[in-house]
Amino acid sequence: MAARPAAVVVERACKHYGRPNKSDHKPVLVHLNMTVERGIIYGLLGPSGCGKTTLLSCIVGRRSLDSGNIWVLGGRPGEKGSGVPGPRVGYMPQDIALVGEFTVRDAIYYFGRIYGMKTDKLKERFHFLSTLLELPNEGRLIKSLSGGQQRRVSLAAALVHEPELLILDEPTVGLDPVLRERIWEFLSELARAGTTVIITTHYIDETKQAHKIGLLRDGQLLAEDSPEEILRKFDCDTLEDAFLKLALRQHQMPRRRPTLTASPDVIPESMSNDVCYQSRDSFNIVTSSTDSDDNNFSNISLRRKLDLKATITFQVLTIKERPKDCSGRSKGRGLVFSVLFPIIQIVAFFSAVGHDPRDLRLAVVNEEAAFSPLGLDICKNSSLKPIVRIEEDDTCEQYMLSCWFLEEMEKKGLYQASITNILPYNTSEEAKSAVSTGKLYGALRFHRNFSSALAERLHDGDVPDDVLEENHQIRNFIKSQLYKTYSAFTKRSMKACGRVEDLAQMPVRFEDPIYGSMEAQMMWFMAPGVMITIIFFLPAMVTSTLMIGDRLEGVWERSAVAGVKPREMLHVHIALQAAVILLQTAEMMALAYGGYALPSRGSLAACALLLFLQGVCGMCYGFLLSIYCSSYSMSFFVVTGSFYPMILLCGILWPLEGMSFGLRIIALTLPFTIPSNSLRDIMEKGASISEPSVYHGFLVTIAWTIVTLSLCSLRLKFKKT
Ligand SMILES: Nc1ncnc2c1ncn2[C@@H]1O[C@H](COP(=O)(O)OP(=O)(O)OP(=O)(O)O)[C@@H](O)[C@H]1O
Repeated sequence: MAARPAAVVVERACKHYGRPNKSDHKPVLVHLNMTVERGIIYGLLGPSGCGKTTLLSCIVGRRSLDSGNIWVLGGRPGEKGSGVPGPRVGYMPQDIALVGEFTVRDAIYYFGRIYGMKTDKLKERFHFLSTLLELPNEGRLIKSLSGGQQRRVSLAAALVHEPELLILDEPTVGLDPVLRERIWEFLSELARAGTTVIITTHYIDETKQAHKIGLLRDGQLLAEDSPEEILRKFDCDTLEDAFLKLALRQHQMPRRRPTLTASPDVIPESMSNDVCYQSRDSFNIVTSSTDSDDNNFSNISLRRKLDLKATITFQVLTIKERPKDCSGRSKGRGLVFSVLFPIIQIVAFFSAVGHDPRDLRLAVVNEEAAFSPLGLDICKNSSLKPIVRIEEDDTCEQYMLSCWFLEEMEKKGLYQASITNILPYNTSEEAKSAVSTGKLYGALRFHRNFSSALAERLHDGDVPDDVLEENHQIRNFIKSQLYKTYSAFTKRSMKACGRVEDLAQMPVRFEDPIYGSMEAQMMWFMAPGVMITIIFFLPAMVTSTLMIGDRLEGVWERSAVAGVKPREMLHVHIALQAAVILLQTAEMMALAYGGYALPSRGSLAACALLLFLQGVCGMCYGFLLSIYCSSYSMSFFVVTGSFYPMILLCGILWPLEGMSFGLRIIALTLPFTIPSNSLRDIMEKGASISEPSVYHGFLVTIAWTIVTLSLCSLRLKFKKT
């Protein structure tokens, strides 16, 4: 082969996966040397797991070597101005790495647009590649195609912009022989026109058409030459036999040094096969032959501007369509989810929380009435007068006060709304047994001497004793209702007796509250915290799942090789998610303040701003999870695992004052504990943003946003790809 300038040079490349000194630490590339001349097809062969994909991802700049050097088109991948990753390379990864919700046309246009191609040119290339690769109908969704069809679309996406260097990781898997042949012919044509092609394949035979092949095994290049030369040197009829011979030789002589020729020479003893020596700066690779040409390539517009349209289309689609269901169908359910979930959650909260219990059933054991001449019916007697005042000696005769007590219950609405059934029982044992079997919520017992005892104690007795039931909230509720009833009842009986009404009342008076209302409901107390947790966790969940999905499907990776910077993707994602959060904030505000008349004495704009910022903070938390979690399940566990402690500690279920000092400090550092209080202060006290209790909430939200974003940047910066 006539000497040609090199398109790719790999020198003593070493790469390990896993952490040093740990059991998962293993070498994948070991002192690997490789030279790919320009305008040739280079077939990279090797068994599964030998390191082909790793080598290719280092060549396209998505992974870095532990030691050694790589030059691609005269520059180092990833270096500014090298064009790699970027438009100079066309990369077809082993995974399909296309957005399943894109049509065939969208998928190819997406990459064309990233490369900054004009629509006319894109159209022309699309039709050309459709015919060449027998692409399915342009309107079909990627996710509905067969594996082989998806592979062809993926190949078309790598070819669309006519790159200088094509890197194809198993492009012909699953394709029929005729099509495979046609693809090889096309690649040969490209090579004749000056394109360099590196291709991996499991079909060793088809690499006969390559100009040069590299046989890779256990991270070492065993041989690198033209197919004919390899057959001749190893005296074999097929490449498979040659490969077998080489593999055996490597097995017998483990300390052989990978070579640039088909005749391996012996590696020095000092260079162990599994310990890569550092050589990062020790090479002055012969790039002179490539340099002259590189100047031409550097003139190619490497100043590619982010094609916002392509990236926005991609992001809109993923936000709109994901998550998919098991069958892969989605029909915009991602957006429906984002829009409907806040509504469902707010409606669920306001409909379910804070209302008085209803339909409670109570047993009444009225021994006082039972022993009267009329029995239990005495309370229904309209002529019954429980208190008769005797003017002469200014005393009162009291009789059947239990009937009045029950009447007061009715008046208070307790009987009507909350306690729909007061069931008479003859004995307290029967009543207790009904309560303990769960038929009733409680039992009221009036002693036989209820009226006289009450009179003796100046209407200050244990009026309803033996209130039994199981549920703490309901017990408290019934208790408070009975206290209210008792208060009304004593007032009535004191009045009937000509006494001062308040005489039997508790000597403590609750004035109107300084802020809020006397009837402040549990719902109003909880609402700020609930709204904040909804707006925080929704974007956290959506962002983490979308990001992890894109990453696992390889679309980001492929877009990155095409030159889209993760930062650019992030910016577009942030902008679109922010729009969704804005919509969710508006929905929640309209429902809570409009629909459910949640009171707010302060500025609604401040409430909305705090909610919006919390949503943004939740989105950043989602980023953090997507970066640190390697799978959906892990991010799901972290989201739900952090959700409950945050909810429990943030003071919406139980006041912080009830927690120990240490726990309270922890609670205060959480992202929505202080902001929940701020929102409540705006609502209840009408506090303005200039007051510490309010702006502290804003500061905590902003601080959390900055911290999570910084952690994301740090991880992205130092993550070894
Ligand atoms: N991210 C990773 N972390 C740890 N090990 C990895 C990682 N990626 C690949 N490996 C391991 O490195 C080795 C080489 O993997 P690589 O994907 O490069 O092989 P390959 O030759 O492309 O295989 P195939 O032909 O099956 O695609 C394999 O043993 C693989 O399990």
